[in-house]
Amino acid sequence: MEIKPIVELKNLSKTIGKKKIIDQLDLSLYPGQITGFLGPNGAGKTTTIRMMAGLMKPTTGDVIIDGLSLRSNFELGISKMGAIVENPELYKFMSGYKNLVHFARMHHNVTKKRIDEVIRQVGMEKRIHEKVSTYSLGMRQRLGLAQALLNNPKFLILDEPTNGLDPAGIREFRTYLRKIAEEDGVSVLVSSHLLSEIELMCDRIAVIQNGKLVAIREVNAIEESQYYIEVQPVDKARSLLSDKGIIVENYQDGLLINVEQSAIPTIVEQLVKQNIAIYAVSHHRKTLEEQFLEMTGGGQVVESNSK
Ligand SMILES: Nc1ncnc2c1ncn2[C@@H]1O[C@H](COP(=O)(O)OP(=O)(O)OP(=O)(O)O)[C@@H](O)[C@H]1O
Repeated sequence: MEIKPIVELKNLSKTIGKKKIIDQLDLSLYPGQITGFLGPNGAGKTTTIRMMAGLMKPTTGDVIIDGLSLRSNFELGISKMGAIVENPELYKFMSGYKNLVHFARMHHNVTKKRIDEVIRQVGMEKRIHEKVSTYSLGMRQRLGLAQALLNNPKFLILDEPTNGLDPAGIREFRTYLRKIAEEDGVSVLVSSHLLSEIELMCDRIAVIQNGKLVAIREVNAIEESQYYIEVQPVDKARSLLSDKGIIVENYQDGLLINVEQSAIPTIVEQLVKQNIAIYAVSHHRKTLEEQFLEMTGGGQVVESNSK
C-alpha cells in the first residue's frame, strides 16, 4: 500500500523584489516521520516554513496539507497544522496548565481530555500546576510542544526547537518528539542549521541551499558523508566553506563538513591556497574508533597535511 504524504510542497517559489528566495521546491512529508530541514543561514528555511504555515503567500506553486490546497482551501488546510514552536510564547506567571487552557480557547473543540493527553505526551504531569517561571528551558520547550499539539495536528513544524537546550534537554525533547510522531502518526518538520541536532532527532533530512532543495537523504546516508577537518585558523576556513554552500559546524578543534569523499581533495586544495593549515581530515564516524586505534598503535588518518 502506498503511504500518502501529509504535506506536499509543489513547485514552490518565492521572489521578493528581484531576488528568487525559494526556487521550485518539491518536498513530501509522511505520517510518523520526522524530517530535518537543514541549511546554512540565509538558505531559505524560514521563508519556506512561513509559506507552509500560511504566513506568506508563495509567488508560484502550492502547499498541500492533508490533500487540501492552501491556495484554494486555506482555512481547512491550515487547521491541520500545529503551531510553530519557536521560543513558545508562554505566560510565566500562570501555571503550565492555565497556559494550555488559555491556548485551547483559540481552537474549536479542544476538550479537557485532550489537554490531559498532551500533558502526558510531553511528560509534564508532575509539574503542570506549577508556575511556568519555575520551569527549566527544556520544560518550557515541552510545554510549547504540548501547546502545538492541542488541536490534534497532522503536521507539526518546529523551527530550531532545541535552541539553548543542553545535551540532556535535547535528548529528552527528542524522546518525546519520537513518541508523538509514532503514537499519533504526526508528520514533523524540524528546521535547523546544525547537522548534529538534525542527526539526533530526524529520520530523514532535506537539505536546502540558496533556495533550492539539493538533497533528501535518510539520516544514515548523511552520516556516511560527514568529515572532520582540523584547520587553522578555524573561523577563516569556516566562512570560506560556508560561502561555497557547504554545511559546516564547529567540532572539537576543527570543523565538521558535510560533503562527498570525492570533494575532499578540491576542498583541501582551496583551503591551502588561502593559507589555511590543515592538520587532519578524517571520516567523522570513524573518529572515536581512530582515536582508539591510535592509542593501540593502529591509527589511520584519511589525509593529512601540516604546514
Ligand atoms: N523580506 C525579504 N526581503 C528581501 N530578502 C529577504 C526577505 N526575507 C528573506 N530574504 C532573504 O532571503 C534569503 C533566505 O532567508 P531565510 O530567512 O528564509 O533563510 P533561513 O534559511 O531561514 O536562514 P536563517 O537560518 O538565518 O534564519 C536570505 O538571503 C534573506 O536575506
